[in-house]
Order: sequence, then C-alpha cells, then structure tokens
Amino acid sequence: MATATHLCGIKTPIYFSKSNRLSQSLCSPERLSFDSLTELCGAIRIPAQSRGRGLKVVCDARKNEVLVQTESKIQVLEGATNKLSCVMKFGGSSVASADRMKEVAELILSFPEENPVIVLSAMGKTTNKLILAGEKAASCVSDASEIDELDFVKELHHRAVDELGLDRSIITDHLENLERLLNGISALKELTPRSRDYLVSFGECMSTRIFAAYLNEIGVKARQYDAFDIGFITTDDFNNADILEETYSAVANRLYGDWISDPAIPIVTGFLGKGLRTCAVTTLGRGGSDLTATTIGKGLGLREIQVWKDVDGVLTCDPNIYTGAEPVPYLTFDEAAELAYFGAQV
Ligand SMILES: Nc1ncnc2c1ncn2[C@@H]1O[C@H](COP(=O)(O)OP(=O)(O)O)[C@@H](O)[C@H]1O
Ligand SMILES: N[C@@H](CC(=O)OP(=O)(O)O)C(=O)O
Repeated sequence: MATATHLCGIKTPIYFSKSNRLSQSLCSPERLSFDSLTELCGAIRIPAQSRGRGLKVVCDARKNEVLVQTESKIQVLEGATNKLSCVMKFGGSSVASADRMKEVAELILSFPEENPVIVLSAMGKTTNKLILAGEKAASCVSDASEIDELDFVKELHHRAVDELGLDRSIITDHLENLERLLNGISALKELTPRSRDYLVSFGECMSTRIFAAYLNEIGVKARQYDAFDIGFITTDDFNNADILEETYSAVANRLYGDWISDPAIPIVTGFLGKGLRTCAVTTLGRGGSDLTATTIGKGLGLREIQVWKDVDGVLTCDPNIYTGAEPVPYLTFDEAAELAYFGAQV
C-alpha cells in the first residue's frame, strides 16, 4: 500500500542554524500529516554555510507492526549509539554530475552525528532520456547505436565516473545491458509498460553504484542496494506500482541485518521495486524516489526522512530561467496545488 503525504502548508524561514535544526518544528504538527503512522512536523531551509539546502520531513517514530516484527534486531541496536538514524533522499538534480555528487557526499559527511540511509534518483534527466530512447527504439530506429539519448546517457555516466576518479567497470555491465535491451525493443518494435520499467531502472542502478563507489574511494564505507533485491515488493502495476505491506519488514531486516554485521552507509535506488507475481522490476510512478525514502523510514521506524533539494525551497520562479529568483517564505496548500497544476517542477 502506498504511503500518502497530505500537505497543508510549508513554512520556509529565512535562516536556521544547523545546531537548532534537529530540535525545532517550524509549523504545528497537525498542519501536515504523513499517513496514519507518522506526523510531519516541519519543512526547513538549511543555511548556505552548511553547504546544502533542503526540505526536511520530520516524522514521529512510533512503534508499529513492522518494528514488532524486527524487534530482535532493533533491541540489539537500542543501546547502540551508531544505529541507522534517518533517511536522506537526493533527487536527480542533486546528483546530476560529478560535482553535484561531491557536494552531496560533503553534505552527508557534515552530519557526523547521523548514520543515514541514502536514497538516490537517477542522474539529472536520465529517466526522461531512457524513456525517449525506448520510444525511439520501438519506432523508427533499427540499431540502438543510432539513438542519441543512449549516447547522452553513456556520456553523462562515463564523465561522472571519470571526474570522480573511479573505474568505468562499475557501470560497464549496465551500459552494455542497456544497449542490448534497446536493441531487443527495436527488434520487437514494442515498448511494453514492463520493459519500460526495466529500461528506466538503469538510471537509479547506475547513479547509486557511482555514488557508493565514490564514497568508498574517499574512505567512507558505503554499500549499494538495488531496491528490487532488498524486499521492495510491489503490485504488478508497471509504471505506477504500489508498495506492498511485506516490504516494510523485509527492507528493515535486510538493512538492519547488514548494518549490524558490517556497518556501511546504505545507498539505495529510489523509484524501483519488484512485482509480487511477475518478479519483474517495477517503478513507483514519476518522482517515486520520495516514496522509497518514506517506505524505508517507516520500515526502520526512523524519526526523520529528509528530502534534499538543490534549491533554497520553493522560489519565485525556476532559478534556471531567472537567477534572481528568491525563496517564497510561506506557501499555503492552495498555492502549492496551483503551482503543481500549472506544472511547477519543484
Ligand atoms: N519555482 C521553483 N522553485 C525552486 N526550484 C524550481 C522552481 N521551478 C523549477 N525549479 C527547479 O526544480 C529543481 C528541483 O526539481 P525537483 O524535481 O523538485 O528536484 P529533484 O530532482 O531533487 O527531485 C531545481 O533544481 C530547480 O532548478
Ligand atoms: N528518476 C525518477 C524517480 C525520481 O524520484 O526522480 P526525482 O527524485 O529526480 O524526481 C524520475 O525521474 O521520476
């Protein structure tokens, strides 16, 4: 069952010191609700000196059935000071290049008191490019090598790997399989919802591998996870699958189990799951990485799920169009809904 977030208003105060960050709520809990298990207490803007900006969603950690199922592991961790403490989600804009990934790594390390689970989306516009590549393969193109979008995706990921000083072999298999898949789609001249989900999954599978390898390269122990391999079980509704209940305990068992036996920062693919009946890769709908983050937070019974953006909250317009765009200090639900209706990206 998918987790729903009901947004009633977000306050984004101008400056907020990092030391106060964890203890303050910026709007009353009842203004924002986060399914029946949790309450959303605030949305904040992180000051420039902490080298990042973010929308932080704070949830109440309450005992739920998932925690009961994983009690033995949680009990082991209860007294530990270094247990997994929050989820940090970074979207495509935040990991769009090697430099952006370096900033994300720096940001994560600037919170040494946290042991976060990291959820990443695909780099930049990779998902859109992959969908376009699939559509081209299914229509006019006879060989994947003719598809510009495939070149774009290869180039983007190779450049990131090179600039981060990593070995290209970490994504070689994925790029080869991606090309093979596009050739298969081209041979069949058919892009089904199922093959489309498999196709776009390459984006998150590669971004997380690159980022985990980079953290390991700079001496921070990290472990990459494909969500469809760690218990993200979904309906078989390709392109827009719902998370099934069993996911929470499966994911908690896997992440806690690994953390207890060999602690390493988990780097999890957003957006992806595995269909219950088909066992095929599914996706959770566009923008679905946020749902991955909240699912992990709920499964692990964590107090915080942080959704980081590369902007200072909602601005007066897209900063890519007008560099003088300024943060909007307060948004009502109606205003947010209107912005979304007219296609605001953020
Ligand atoms: N009014 C706006 N305020 C802030 N950012 C905006 C706005 N309109 C467009 N953007 C763009 O949205 C991007 C964030 O997009 P979003 O899809 O929310 O992020 P993510 O890739 O993290 O999921 C920003 O990098 C910014 O360029
Ligand atoms: N990459 C997927 C999932 C996602 O959540 O992306 P983002 O966090 O960049 O919106 C998409 O583009 O839909």
